[in-house]
Amino acid sequence: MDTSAAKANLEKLDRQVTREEVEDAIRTLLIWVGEDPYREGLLETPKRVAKAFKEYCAGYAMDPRDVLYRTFEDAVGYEDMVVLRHIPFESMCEHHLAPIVGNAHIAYIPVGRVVGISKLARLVDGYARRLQIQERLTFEIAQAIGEVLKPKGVACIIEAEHFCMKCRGVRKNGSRLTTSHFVGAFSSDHGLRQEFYQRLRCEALPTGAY
Ligand SMILES: Nc1nc2c(ncn2[C@@H]2O[C@H](COP(=O)(O)OP(=O)(O)OP(=O)(O)O)[C@@H](O)[C@H]2O)c(=O)[nH]1
Ligand SMILES: [Zn+2]
Repeated sequence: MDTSAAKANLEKLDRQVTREEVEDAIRTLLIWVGEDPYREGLLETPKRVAKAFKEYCAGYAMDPRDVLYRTFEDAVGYEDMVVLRHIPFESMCEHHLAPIVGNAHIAYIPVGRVVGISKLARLVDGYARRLQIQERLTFEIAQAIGEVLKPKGVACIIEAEHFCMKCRGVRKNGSRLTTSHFVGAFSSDHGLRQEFYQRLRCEALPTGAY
């Protein structure tokens, strides 16, 4: 794309898009797939879809990291791993606008303060409710915890099903993508990663608990 075209696109992005324009675009899409947007069952559809997309993409209206600033220092002395498993999320693939549905697993090793566990789940939602690829989602979650809480280490693993692979294209129903990102001690210490994996499988008690 040449510079003037790129600039024109940026200017378009800059102005406020109206709800009416979005609904018109959805009517165009309905015609494109062979539908009549003015038949009774579809009359309200553009409005519903516009509202639904605001919900799918609610993460753009916030800085997901904000939830991590409310911390507790009562846990001073707790220096072990904190693991929150199976945080379900729904996101949307930036290539096809198709759902990505899965679970995130997070661990961190606090230094001096801990965060309420619901905030970890809110953090996941804040980044998931944007157009994503799974690798970036995984990276953003782990980096945010690292930046705000400044713990000894952070680990984030995501397993998810991509509807762009399940319902279209290659149509591989049941395939799941696993991604991971490690920060601090988790990236340098193989033993810590092993312990995290063990806790995810629930096969063993935490190291030192015997
Ligand atoms: N790495 C990665 N790839 C993704 C993710 N979500 C979707 N994709 C892939 O993005 C690729 C886009 O490929 P393209 O060839 O540009 O698009 P396409 O013609 O629709 O590809 P097909 O899905 O193979 O039909 C596909 O291979 C998708 O499977 C993701 O989160 N991470
Ligand atoms: Zn996709």
